[in-house]
Amino acid sequence: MVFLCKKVAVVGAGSWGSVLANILVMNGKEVKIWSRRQAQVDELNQEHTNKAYLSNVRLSKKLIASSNLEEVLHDAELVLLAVPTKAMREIAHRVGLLIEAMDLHPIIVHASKGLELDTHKRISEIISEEIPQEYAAGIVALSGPSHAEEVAQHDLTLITAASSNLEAAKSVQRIFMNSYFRVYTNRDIIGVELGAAFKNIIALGAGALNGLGYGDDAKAALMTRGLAEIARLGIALGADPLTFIGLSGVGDLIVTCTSVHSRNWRAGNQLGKGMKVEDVVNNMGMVIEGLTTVKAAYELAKDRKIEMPITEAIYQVVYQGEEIKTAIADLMMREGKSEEETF
Ligand SMILES: NC(=O)c1ccc[n+]([C@@H]2O[C@H](COP(=O)([O-])OP(=O)(O)OC[C@H]3O[C@@H](n4cnc5c(N)ncnc54)[C@H](O)[C@@H]3O)[C@@H](O)[C@H]2O)c1
Ligand SMILES: O=P(O)(O)OC[C@H](O)CO
Repeated sequence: MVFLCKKVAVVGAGSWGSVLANILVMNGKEVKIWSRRQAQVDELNQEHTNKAYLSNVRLSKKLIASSNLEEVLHDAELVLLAVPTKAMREIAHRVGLLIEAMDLHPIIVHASKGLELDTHKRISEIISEEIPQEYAAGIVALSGPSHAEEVAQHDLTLITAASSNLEAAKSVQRIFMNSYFRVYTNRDIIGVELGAAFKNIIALGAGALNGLGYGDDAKAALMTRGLAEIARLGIALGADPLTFIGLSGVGDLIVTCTSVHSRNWRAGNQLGKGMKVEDVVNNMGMVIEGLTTVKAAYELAKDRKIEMPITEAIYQVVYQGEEIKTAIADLMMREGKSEEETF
């Protein structure tokens, strides 16, 4: 049975949370959005903009913002979590306590892309540990090639609603779909979340190649071998190999490695031009998920004895201060391999 909902709570008012909230308003939902910062709430309610995250975008007047999480969650039938991975556990915990106290029974959806640093857990695993257990199996991950800047302009976007609970995924598909935002379902939430998290690492590399002046051959090679190693670790962690040729796999890898909108690509580009990691982070003012996910992926790969040379090289650059040119030279001069032994 497909669930129809009217009231939506969006938790996280960065670029992605704001644009997804706006889609749902356009789709006829009553949407409230939570931000921890009152100045941002006031801007959203009075100016209908969110300039720090989305320049030149006007959001719907019907989108209501609040810094009171309880008020935002009131009567919510769908809760969308769209905060950076590092904030997810704390936010999910607060949401979990409130939905239990308020006796709510919403579909829980998240739109974030990363792995938790210390535990290496996926986003839906983090959330399921922090909310009442009756919701855990129905968590939906919304993921795929999608930049807030383009979706805000109603550019055509196709993404995936992934959940081990197919009915929950179908409900999310129906709630979000419109003429410019097409949603597929997928039961392989493991593969979808891992593809989403790992592509950010490869995008850092693609940006770095650009910053150093390398061309299209290098970019294509990085994306191809990057996909191979992403899939290798993903399969070891329980993903369906076919998921990596879907929207959340190669689709998101392509857009993040080629779009000037990508924060991960832009961060890599700045690193390639010689900027220091701390300066890149300070300059961006928005989340660069790949910088933390690369550490989690590197540690997972070591633990599982999975070969991930590109991830390892980017880890060495970001966390060990290795020169990017040295890392590239080392990658190029690894012993010769057979492409047939990728998996
Ligand atoms: N921007 C996109 O186009 C896009 C597209 C798809 C997925 N995503 C994913 O969505 C997630 C959110 O990204 P974004 O682009 O909206 O980020 P952003 O940097 O634009 O905004 C992050 C928001 O989270 C808030 N925040 C940060 N730390 C917080 C904390 N500790 N507690 C509460 N709130 C906190 C910030 O104030 C801000 O409102 C990321 O995982 C990202 O990979 C982004
Ligand atoms: O701007 P990025 O690099 O965080 O990427 C945003 C989305 O994940 C692209 O699909």
